[in-house]
This record gives sequence, C-alpha cells and structure tokens, in this order.
Amino acid sequence: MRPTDHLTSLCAADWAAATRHAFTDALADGTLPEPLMLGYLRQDYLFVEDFTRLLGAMIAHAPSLADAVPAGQFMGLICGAENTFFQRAIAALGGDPAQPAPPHPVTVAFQALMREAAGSGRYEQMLAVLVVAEGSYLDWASPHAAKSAYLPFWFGDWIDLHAGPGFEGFVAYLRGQLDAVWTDLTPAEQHAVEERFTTAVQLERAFFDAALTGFDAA
Ligand SMILES: Cc1ncc(CN)c(N)n1
Repeated sequence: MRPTDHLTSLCAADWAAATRHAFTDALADGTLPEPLMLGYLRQDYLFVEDFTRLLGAMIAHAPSLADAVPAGQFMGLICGAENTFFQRAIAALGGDPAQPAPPHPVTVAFQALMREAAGSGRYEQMLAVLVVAEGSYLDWASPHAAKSAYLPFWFGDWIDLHAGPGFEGFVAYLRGQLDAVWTDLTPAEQHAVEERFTTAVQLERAFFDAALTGFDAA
C-alpha cells in the first residue's frame, strides 16, 4: 500500500465525512445560503494566509529544484487566481476582504497545525498537512466539476480551483513527495506524520461542520 493510502486509511471515516459533506454538496447544488458561503470564505481566507507560509516552508525544504518547482508554480496560483477569488467573492457576497474575520476556534486550530508543521523543519510534516489540505479538496470538488459553469462564480470558481487535470497533477506530486520520503523515516518520525495527517483530516471535517452551522454564529 502506498504510504499516503496507509495514512488515509487511518482516518477513513473522517476523510469520507470531509469529502462528502453537506456543506460542499449544497455549494455544488447552488443551494448553499450566501451568508454561509461568506462566513466560510472569510474564515478560509485566514486559513490561506498560513497555508501560503506552509507552502513556502515546504518549497524551502524540498530536496532539489525539481522537487520544488511544482510547489513554486502552485504558489503562484494561490497568491494569484485564488487570492483574487477570495477578494472578488467576499466582496460580491457583501463582505469586506480588507477586514479579516475574527478567527473561529477551528480556524485557530488549523492555523496552529500549519504553523507547527512549517516550523518543524521536517519536510514530511509539511507534506502531511499539504496532502490533506489539497487531497481532500480534490476529492470533494472533482465529482462536481461539470456543474461549475452553471453556478454563481463564488461557488463555481471555488470548484474549478480544486478540480481538473492541473490540480490532480499537483495533488499527485504532493503525494509522490510524501511517499518518496516515507521509507527513510524512523518509526517515531512516521508516527509523527500519522498524527499530523489524521489531525489535519479531523480539522477539515470540523471546518466544514462549522461552516454549515455558520461561522458567524460562533
Ligand atoms: C480548510 C481548507 N482546507 C483546504 C483548502 C484547499 N486549499 C482550503 N482552501 N481550506
């Protein structure tokens, strides 16, 4: 079994819940109330800030230029099209993208996880969080890719950013990086990756649970 399949198998119920969630089902149907999407995007913009720093740390720790280039290209997407999406969508839904939301406890927990991974100095720890963050989004968004063109852009573009051959290739690259380093890790290091990975999946699930309830209600 691939190491990244082993990691997913450790938290299969949470993975399934995070990738087949009522929040994303409603988003893809276009029935998600706009205030819930706005609350989600304002919290997720806080997530993206620390995600960007984590990706930067991962690039800094990549073993070679070839190992770093796909992540460097993805950084351009995050700081380009995705950042612009947040600003456009939050404004269109009635928010102010220049006013950060008060962070919800789930967002705070996710920020802490990403900062710990980024500060660990350990490539595999950084990859554990990145594989979850991008792999879980690929899994929920891909089945809905054909619907995106018929949705308001704040739903449709969010699906498009997480589906399609380019994003599939990026997730495959992240998984390949983690798979490649796994066998050289000590049992303690592998256990630390398992902890980081399963915690990240729990938080992905909790993030969508909170988004469905309404972040602003917290
Ligand atoms: C919480 C969360 N996890 C993952 C992603 C995918 N980039 C995201 N935008 N937000």
